[in-house]
Amino acid sequence: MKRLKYQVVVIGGGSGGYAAAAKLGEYGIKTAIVEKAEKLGGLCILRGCMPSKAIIESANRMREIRSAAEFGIHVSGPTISMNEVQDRKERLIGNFQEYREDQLRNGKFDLIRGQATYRTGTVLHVKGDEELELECDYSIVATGSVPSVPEIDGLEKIDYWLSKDALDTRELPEHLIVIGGGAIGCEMAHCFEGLGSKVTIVQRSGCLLTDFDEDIGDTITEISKKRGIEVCCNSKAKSVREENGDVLLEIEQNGVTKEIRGSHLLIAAGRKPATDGLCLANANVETEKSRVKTNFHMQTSNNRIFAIGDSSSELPVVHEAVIQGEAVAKQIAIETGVIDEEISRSGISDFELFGIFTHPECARAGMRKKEIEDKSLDTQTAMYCFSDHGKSEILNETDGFVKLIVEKNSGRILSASAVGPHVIELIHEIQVAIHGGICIKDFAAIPHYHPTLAEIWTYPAEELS
Ligand SMILES: Cc1cc2nc3c(=O)[nH]c(=O)nc-3n(C[C@H](O)[C@H](O)[C@H](O)COP(=O)(O)OP(=O)(O)OC[C@H]3O[C@@H](n4cnc5c(N)ncnc54)[C@H](O)[C@@H]3O)c2cc1C
Ligand SMILES: NC(=O)c1ccc[n+]([C@@H]2O[C@H](COP(=O)([O-])OP(=O)(O)OC[C@H]3O[C@@H](n4cnc5c(N)ncnc54)[C@H](O)[C@@H]3O)[C@@H](O)[C@H]2O)c1
Repeated sequence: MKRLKYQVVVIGGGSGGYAAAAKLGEYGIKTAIVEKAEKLGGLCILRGCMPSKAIIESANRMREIRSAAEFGIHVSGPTISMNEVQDRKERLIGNFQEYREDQLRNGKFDLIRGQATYRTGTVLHVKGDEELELECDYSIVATGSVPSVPEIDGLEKIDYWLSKDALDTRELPEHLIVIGGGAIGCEMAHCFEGLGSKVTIVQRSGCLLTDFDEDIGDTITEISKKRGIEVCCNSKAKSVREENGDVLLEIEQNGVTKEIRGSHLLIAAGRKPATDGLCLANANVETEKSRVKTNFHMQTSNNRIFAIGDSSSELPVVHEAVIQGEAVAKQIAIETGVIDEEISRSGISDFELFGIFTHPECARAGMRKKEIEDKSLDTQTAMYCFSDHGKSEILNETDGFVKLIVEKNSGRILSASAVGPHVIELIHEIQVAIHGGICIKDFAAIPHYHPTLAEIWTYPAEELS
């Protein structure tokens, strides 16, 4: 069997793996990426962020056309062609994928196609067109995640969708039942509601989007209901069966059993790190519920092996995977003496950024509520509703609010969260302020143009300064 030697082997050529290998290549460190998928590009481009946002954009346009009468424009019967929605999505994804494929094939690193498995901490076996053994000083696990499918009686006997199927459909479901009210569940529910489907969300918790503060979760739950989405919280899916082409889902809601009939079922009950089959134990790498355990420097229990992105991250989103990939590359460059710097890494968790592309959107930046509580910080909070905001009224987008939390004496901005129009764009203003260490008084003094959505931040900021 051919044996090749590298300084670093990166397992997985998605957003995180590519970012790490590209940086390692720039540093002149001999690196290989091993990628097992037939199609190059990773989750974000092929089955995640980009296809979902392309289709969500069609849903948003449909929603705008439906509400055109509010603006004095009368449109009769807009119709939707799912074939054309999909053709547009595939055109876009094709371009992104081609670009990434070129970056992977022509980067300053080797691309090896095949499935990697650890033999030891420094030897990997690759099963592809040819079998290889790779010897390496360091390796990076960047293998991403896979859907987690809950145990529901009868599920294995019916055709159900995972997010990739929902993103590829050329048929508009008449009634889509979504199990899970997290990131994927909410985005897909709002997307299909916008496109014209009836939608029901079955969510285990008391509100949707539990990764946000409760006030955001409660508000998006209310808005979803107002939009006509049926939301069943505190609900456990018990069994499912097919009848005359319909899906019949039995749920238990607050101790009461009820049945929901729909045309399609989407499982969006979370994702789990893709670490099965890597044989991490052979490399003395510890995992917890398939997540690779890492320290603050993304180092695993074997200090020559790192893990980044969805395989290890608490916040499985793209920018985290990229930041982590680049940070690990830099750390290896320092450890191998390629660059002469102290190893340091600012607390990425202090600057968390998360956005959900529902309609309206949800976003947060800065510390989570739990982190603020754990640090026993003395805080002050102020919020402002879009219903009292001129530009929102002009846009006819008055649902939701923005909220700022600051430290009492210093005025340090700790966190911002929002649900409302274009808040994923708007949250970046606070992200910049947090990163730049701008205190609330200085932030409130920054002129904002009128009338804009962005000026909504000035109201809670003034109250807190
Ligand atoms: C529907 C959906 C929508 C999303 N929307 C957003 C969004 O709007 N914004 C956002 O920030 N995030 C979003 N995400 C999350 C985002 O896509 C992921 O966090 C990100 O793509 C993870 O990147 P990664 O590099 O960790 O993993 P991936 O991109 O999954 O890459 C892992 C790669 O490793 C390869 N691999 C796995 N095992 C092996 C092995 N043993 N040998 C060789 N290769 C292997 C896989 O084939 C894969 O190509 C979304 C996710 C989904 C599912
Ligand atoms: N805009 C974005 O950044 C974006 C968009 C989509 C996905 N993602 C990423 O993808 C990951 C996976 O998304 P997801 O929505 O699958 O997971 P999630 O963890 O965000 O949400 C899953 C939800 O399903 C619920 N659930 C689990 N089992 C259930 C059951 N049996 N019955 C009813 N409800 C159940 C959970 O309570 C949870 O609220 C997210 O962590 C996120 O980081 C990000």
